[in-house]
Amino acid sequence: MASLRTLKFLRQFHQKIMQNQKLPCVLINSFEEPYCVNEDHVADLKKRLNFVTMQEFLENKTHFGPKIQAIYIWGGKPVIDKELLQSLPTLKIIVNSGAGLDHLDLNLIASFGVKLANTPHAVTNSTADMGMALLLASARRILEGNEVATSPDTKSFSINWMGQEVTGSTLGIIGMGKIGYKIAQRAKAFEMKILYHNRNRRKVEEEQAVGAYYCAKLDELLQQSDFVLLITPLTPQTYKMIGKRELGLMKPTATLINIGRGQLVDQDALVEALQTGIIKAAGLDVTYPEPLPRSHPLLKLKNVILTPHIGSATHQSRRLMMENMVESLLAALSGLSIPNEVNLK
Ligand SMILES: O=C(O)[C@H](O)CO
Repeated sequence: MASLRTLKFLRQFHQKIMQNQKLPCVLINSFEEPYCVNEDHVADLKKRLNFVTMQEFLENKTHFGPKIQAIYIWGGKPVIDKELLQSLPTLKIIVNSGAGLDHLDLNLIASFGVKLANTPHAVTNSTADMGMALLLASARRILEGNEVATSPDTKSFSINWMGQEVTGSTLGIIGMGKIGYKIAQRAKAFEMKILYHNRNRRKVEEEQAVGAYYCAKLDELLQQSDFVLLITPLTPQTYKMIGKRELGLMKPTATLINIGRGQLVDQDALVEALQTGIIKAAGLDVTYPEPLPRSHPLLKLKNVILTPHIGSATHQSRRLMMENMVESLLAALSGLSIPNEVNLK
């Protein structure tokens, strides 16, 4: 079901189309990606928008170039560069799935006078759930336990597959934005002690509501936490913010969870820390590159859980992302104020 807001946009937009008798062209990477969560939604969208895939565009740039008014980015594709922007003189808006903007050159987009919107709210709950899922799975060694329980050799079956108790342990959240805060709410229910490090301190009432303590110094959080969870945007300031020195500050019994971006961590230093017992374990939804080459040492470590960048991969989130993207796009093309517009100034 489309939200009421979406329906309102669709109605307004439909009237516009009726006046112009033309469907706006939207550039997408390909229809193989999950632009929509089901066929009905795709069919519905196709009635309102004229999707042009990257392949079609590249095969006939002179035909499609002057027609495309919007670009949908899903999973970082299509890549937005100067050449592409130069070939789309009527482009009005780029709508990006997800919250992270690290794959986009915001100054470049602004210099072409193009608007940008993303879907920061749609991914909050699903990504927070993912953080907790990796934390719990690492603490209780769920993947190894599954191997033991399903192994053809029942001799390895053991009820002494020991893990770490989550209740009462200390969680250090690096990045206390919307997702970080939702994680803190979940962690509170697990009676965890919550520390956080963020560029800006949260309001005291917000801290009190989840029982979170602000660590102005990252080192303090690293030294005290049993679980260090990364969910901060990737910027030049946060690039490889967790390196050899920071891993060395963590407890040897600590686990690193990364649901932000792979490049927040120096991956070589992480491999070494996991191999030599500097830290106990890691749960990683993000790496660099994605996917990792099959020979990468992280794939061979028993104390690592890897998932394929699926923080927002729930039916509910993906559908909401799609709806939010459509709303922003239709608003931009109708000259209305754009929900979730990214400030490019
Ligand atoms: O940026 C985000 O929100 C995710 O990484 C994409 O799903």
